[in-house]
Parts: sequence; C-alpha cells; structure tokens
Amino acid sequence: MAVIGDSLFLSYTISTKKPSLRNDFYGVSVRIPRTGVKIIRSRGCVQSVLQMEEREVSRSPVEEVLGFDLVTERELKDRGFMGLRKTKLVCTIGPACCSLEQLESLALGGMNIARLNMCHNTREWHCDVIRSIKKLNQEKGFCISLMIDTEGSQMHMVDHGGASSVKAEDGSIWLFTTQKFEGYRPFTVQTNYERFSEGITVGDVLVIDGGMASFEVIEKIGNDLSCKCVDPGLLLPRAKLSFWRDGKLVGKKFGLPTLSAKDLSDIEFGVSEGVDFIAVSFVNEANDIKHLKDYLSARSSESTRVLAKIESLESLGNLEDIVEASDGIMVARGDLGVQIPLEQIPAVQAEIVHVCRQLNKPVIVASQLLESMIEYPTPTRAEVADVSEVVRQYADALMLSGESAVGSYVDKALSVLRSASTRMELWSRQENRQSLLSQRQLGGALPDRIAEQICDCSVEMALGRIFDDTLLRSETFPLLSTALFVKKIK
Ligand SMILES: Nc1ncnc2c1ncn2[C@@H]1O[C@H](COP(=O)(O)OP(=O)(O)OP(=O)(O)O)[C@@H](O)[C@H]1O
Ligand SMILES: CC(=O)C(=O)O
Repeated sequence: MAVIGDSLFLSYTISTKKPSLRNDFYGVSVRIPRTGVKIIRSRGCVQSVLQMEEREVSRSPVEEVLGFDLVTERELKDRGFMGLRKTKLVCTIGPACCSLEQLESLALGGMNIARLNMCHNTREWHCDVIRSIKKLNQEKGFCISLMIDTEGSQMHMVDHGGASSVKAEDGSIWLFTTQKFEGYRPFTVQTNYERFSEGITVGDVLVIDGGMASFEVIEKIGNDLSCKCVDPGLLLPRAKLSFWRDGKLVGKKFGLPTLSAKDLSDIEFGVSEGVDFIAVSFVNEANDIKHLKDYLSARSSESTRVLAKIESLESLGNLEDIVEASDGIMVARGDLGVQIPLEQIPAVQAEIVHVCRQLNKPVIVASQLLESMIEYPTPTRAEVADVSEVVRQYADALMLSGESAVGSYVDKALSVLRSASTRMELWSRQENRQSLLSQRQLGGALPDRIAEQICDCSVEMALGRIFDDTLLRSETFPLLSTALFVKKIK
C-alpha cells in the first residue's frame, strides 16, 4: 500500500517588509495575490518563497485566502496550489518528539498544530516545548500553531508510577477506593474522585477505559466498592472509569466545574506563553465555553481560540449550542468511547462533523487514528480507512495522540496521515467534479455549470426560507450564497 509520501518538502515563508499574515484557523493561512510565487533552493531542500508586495495586496480586489502547508515538490508540480492538502495535522507532543530536532522533523513532515496535553509532564517541560516551536517558527519560517489541552474533571485511576499496566483476571476481586496510598497494592485501585461511588449500587458494572476490562460491583464498603472482574483485561495508569446499569451509562454529575483550579492555572500559563488554541476537556454545555471566552476577553486575549472537546454524553445533547459558542470542536473519540457504546462512535463522529460543517466551525477528529503505529512501523488497513473516512467527511484536521507523544515511529505515523489525507482529498475533489459534470440540466462550459449550481443553491436556500425578504432583494444575497456555496464544497 503506497501511503508513505515523498521525502522532499517545500516550506513556505513570506518575504515582505510587513507581511499580512493572518493566523487563520490552524495557523497556516496566508493572504496572497494570485501571482508572486518563486521557488528557491536552500540547504539541500526546496524552499518556496511567496513574494508579496503590500501595494499589491491592498490594490488587489479579490484576495485569496489559502491554507498553506508543506507539500512535496511533485505534488506542487502536478496539481498546483489548489492541490495543496487542506486537512491540517495535529501532533500531541510527548517524550518521543519533544527535542528541537524532533520537532523540526515533525514540522517538515507537515505538522500544523502542536498539542500539549496538560495532564502530563511538568510546567517547565511544556514551557521548553513552546519555546522550541516558537524558535522554529521564527528562525526556520514554519507556521506551527500551539494548542494546550486542559486536563478537565473526570474519574480515573490514580497513577502510582509503577508497572505500565496490570492484568485483571476473570473472577478476581478488586477494591476500588478513595483512600490514598503510595506504591502498588495488589487487587487495589485508587480513584481520583472522593464521591466516585455515590449513587452506585450492587450489580452495577464498572467499565475501565471504555471496555479494556469490566467489573461487577458486589459490595459497597463505606465509599469504597468491592468488585468482581467479569471481563478480564489490562488496567493502564490513569485508566478512565465509568459505571453502567442495564446497558446505560449511569449519568454521574460530579459537581465539579468543567475548568478546575489546575485548568485555570494551565490556561493562564498558555495565555501568557501566547498559545493559539485552548482545547477544553469535558465541556458539557455552551456556558462552559462562554465563561472561558469572557475570561479571555477580560484579559484582552480574545485572539486565543477556544475549542470544545466533545467527549461526554451530556455534550452530545447540547451539541449545536456548544458548536455555536466555540471557535472549533474536537471529536475526542477516546473519552467519548468511555461514555457511549463503541459501535455508536462512527455515527456520532459523522454527526458532529456534519453539524460543524453546517455551522462553519472547524473540527478536529482525534484519537486512535493510527494507534497500532505506537508499536509498529506500518498502519493497519482499517486505520488508513478510518483516516480516509474522516477526510471524506470534510473534517478540518486529524490528530495524533500516543502515536506522536510516545510512539516508536513518530515521523512515519505523520507521513501516513499526510499521504492518506492528501490522497483522499484528491479522490474527493475528482468525485465532486465528476458529479458536477454529470448534472443533467447544467450548461455546456464548466464555469456556466458552476454558476448554475450556485443559482440552484440560492433558490434552495430561498425556498427553505433561510433569509428574509429584505435580504433576498438586496445585492448581498447572490454574494452571500456564492460564499456559502464555495465554503460548503470546500
Ligand atoms: N507531555 C507528555 N509527557 C509524557 N507523556 C505524554 C505526554 N503527552 C502525552 N503523553 C503520553 O501519550 C499518551 C497519549 O496522549 P494523549 O494526551 O493523547 O492521551 P490521554 O492521556 O489519554 O489524554 P486525553 O484523554 O486528554 O486525550 C498518554 O497516555 C501519555 O502516556
Ligand atoms: C483527545 C481526547 O481527549 C480523547 O480522545 O479523549
């Protein structure tokens, strides 16, 4: 399977006295006139420099906003600028990729956003990574955006820093407790949340990490739970816990705010370091986002974009409001899979992406895209199909988690993501073009057919009473419908 891409890349930098650099979503959009692209070669790799005169930009009646990326020389030659990859790539930074050299390698491999998960590592470590990325942006001309991801309030096992996993055997009896202890205690799991057993009754099922292992509650001992393993499996450090009754999630209101004191302190840190995005974990309703945006605007940090992570059952019930309130969305399939049955994930993902497309909000699809590449140098066919499906759904970005943070094949994983998304975009464009050409009632030349399609869309919207009469009569309407149409077909 030829999904591994070419190794020669183009890097784009702007050469102008005062570049009109607009750090559009995912940080790599640049306003340019149609002309002014020159390819130069430097240090053995090909570098493209967009030459942009300010005079030209202000004079140009139609500015193009293009998403710029690293592309192969061959891709550029074959397909021109419109053929550049649109799907952005997010890499979670961890021990496997945090040195300056490793980050540069990711930048060359097409990383658009570096994600820092505030659950892990120290403030100093995060600070070093942020500084390294800024250095690469400044000195080597990359445009990598920075995202911090808050820890959020969720129920999980406490990591005692011992073995990387513990096996739970069928029928074994375990104690889930809130009592604090150091080191490893056999058949005992410490949970992070004191009220974790509130409302839980004998017979309920405790599921680990969305199905890694399951236990039946056999006795309540004060706040602790004695449980029998009914589905054996591995318990990983910080594994997430959820309770189920009669096949349904036991909705537990933890009484915890979406943003904990630690989250607020991490956000404060991110803002002071000038990160571009804050991804908020366990958003349940639009107010969670509105409050954070108010806070950011009080600090004059409105330019920091707020992304809502959709990973709880409750957030699905408030999806449209959350999408409206946010600057973008992350489909956090990892935690979502703890709260809803796994077989529902594909449909829920498609629905979230669809709502985001309808409301014109960017959406990242995250978790386990290339999970096997944490250990192996090639992806499974199913993983490549999953990545391609996300692109086909018109998600704006794909995210690597463990594959880049702790994986053994970080650059390869990114390369697979890049190649698979490029190919699917190309295929999708050809398919769209084909369906446009095969429309029966359309005119002869392609521009006529496109114009006719735009009119069709306008009529469709008018019939759907999307706009009031004043707007329909005004000159803005054709422009607006054109813009909506263009945006929708991407
Ligand atoms: N900064 C880091 N330092 C050390 N390990 C990290 C770091 N970031 C990620 N990891 C490791 O990579 C794995 C995947 O990271 P990721 O942040 O995507 O998932 P996660 O821990 O399940 O958190 P979340 O549920 O918020 O996504 C983690 O389990 C952790 O082992
Ligand atoms: C990314 C993340 O937080 C999740 O998938 O749960």
